Amino acid sequence: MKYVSEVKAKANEKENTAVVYNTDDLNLWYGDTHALKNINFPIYEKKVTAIIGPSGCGKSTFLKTLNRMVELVPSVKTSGKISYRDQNILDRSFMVEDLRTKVGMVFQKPNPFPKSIYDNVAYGPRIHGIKDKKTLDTIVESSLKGAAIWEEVKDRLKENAYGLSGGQQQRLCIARALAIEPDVILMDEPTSALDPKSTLKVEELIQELKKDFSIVIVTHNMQQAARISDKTAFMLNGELIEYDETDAIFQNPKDKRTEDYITGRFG
Ligand SMILES: Nc1ncnc2c1ncn2[C@@H]1O[C@H](COP(=O)(O)OP(=O)(O)OP(=O)(O)O)[C@@H](O)[C@H]1O
Repeated sequence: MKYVSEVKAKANEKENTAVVYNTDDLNLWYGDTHALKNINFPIYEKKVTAIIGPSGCGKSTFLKTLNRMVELVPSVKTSGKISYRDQNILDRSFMVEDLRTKVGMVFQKPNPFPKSIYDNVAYGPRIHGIKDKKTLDTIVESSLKGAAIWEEVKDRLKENAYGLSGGQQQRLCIARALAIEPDVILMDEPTSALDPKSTLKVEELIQELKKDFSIVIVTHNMQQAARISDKTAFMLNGELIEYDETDAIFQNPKDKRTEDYITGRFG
């Protein structure tokens, strides 16, 4: 028996080291501003990866390159590679639509659509061609359950999402991201506009979600990164200074600049 459990543990270990994204000498410029400089690090499957660093260091830019949203800025130029599941997403021939069904995004400020709670969650599946009412009902219920908000909204699904509290709106936005059954969820400071109670709920939710999804989270809150992430990347002035297990970054940083940042000496 012991042997079996050891083999299983090894298999899990192997599974958990699958790489979803890999960046290879990634550079990005906004006009003359060199915002990302030779970034190299992997994003692992079913782990929470936190991106930390002072304001303007390139955290959001990095996150937005992972779903190619950054291209919406006309002056952007990139070099290097970002592999998503072994396909270079910066390659001209790569269809960005392929990423839209695989990568969900949650923003700093909850941004529900001015529609009912139900229609917010059903929006993505409808765009992807699902019309059957029963199928949509099932997706809406399971997504709201997945985002730990079902009990609070199940009797008011037809009400406008703007009637929800900020914390509820953010969980609704997470449900909206889950409804497309993504592979990865990108979160850009998802709790910075929330009160401590709602923050805690979203943090607990992230811990649940990582059983099924790979999560990348940008956060200014170092305690949050330490609490909820498995891996941490510390950026400064567009460079990746250190990337490691979260415990190693916070307890035994190798670079003096990481130590100075996490101990609050700057930033
Ligand atoms: N649309 C843009 N056009 C030009 N420069 C930009 C644009 N967006 C970001 N930058 C610049 O790129 C650099 C990185 O910005 P980014 O927003 O990625 O940093 P950040 O670490 O996410 O900051 P914050 O924590 O304040 O959100 C900064 O110098 C910023 O001024």
